[in-house]
Amino acid sequence: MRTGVVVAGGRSTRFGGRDKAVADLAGTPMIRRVADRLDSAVDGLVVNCRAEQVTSITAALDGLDGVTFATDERPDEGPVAGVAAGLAAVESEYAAVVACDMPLVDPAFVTYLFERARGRDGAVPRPDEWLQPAQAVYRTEPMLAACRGALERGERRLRDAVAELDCAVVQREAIRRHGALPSLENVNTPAELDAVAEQL
Ligand SMILES: Nc1nc2c(ncn2[C@@H]2O[C@H](COP(=O)(O)OP(=O)(O)OP(=O)(O)O)[C@@H](O)[C@H]2O)c(=O)[nH]1
Ligand SMILES: [Mg+2]
Repeated sequence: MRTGVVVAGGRSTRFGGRDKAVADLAGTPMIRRVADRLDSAVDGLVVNCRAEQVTSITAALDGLDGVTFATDERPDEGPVAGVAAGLAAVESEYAAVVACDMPLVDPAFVTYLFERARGRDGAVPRPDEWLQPAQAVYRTEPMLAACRGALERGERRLRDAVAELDCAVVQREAIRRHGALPSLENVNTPAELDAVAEQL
């Protein structure tokens, strides 16, 4: 069994403060595009967000079956806390974590990440000099423990949590071979949302 975790608990400050998760992208809320694409690669979805986002995100995901919410115990603890909350609600051995602001996420690439993760703690793309841990597959238990450890140490970046794990690193060449560089694009600003709309 495979689970998808969509992380959406951020404040969208670079987007101007309105929740980018439910921002309209060519007629469809961005998180709906992410959920629909990811859903085709997994057996069930967990959405992590703040409690006050549940109503608007539920509306955005209307009609999509098998969605569970895992809300932040405390808001604004960063993406590591969001991933931890999401993974705590996952029942499968492996889960794909995808940020809500990656509307071009490619389900075939997610499936490839599940394959690369087999027997390891995960598979994380590295499109440039940095890992992209916000679109990756993790073994649920070790990543959850790594997130909790990072939080205890006051580390707020996902790559701090990932550093503890034995993950396959999917290099740029392999990402390109799968035609998946657009999959990793993330939307931080309204201009980036417009740029993504051009690629749909
Ligand atoms: N649960 C939770 N998720 C977060 C938090 N901060 C960021 N995220 C999520 O992590 C992913 C990447 O974060 P960013 O691109 O920085 O998004 P953001 O924090 O909403 O946007 P900015 O405020 O502009 O940094 C997104 O899916 C966010 O929803 C947080 O404090 N809690
Ligand atoms: Mg942020």
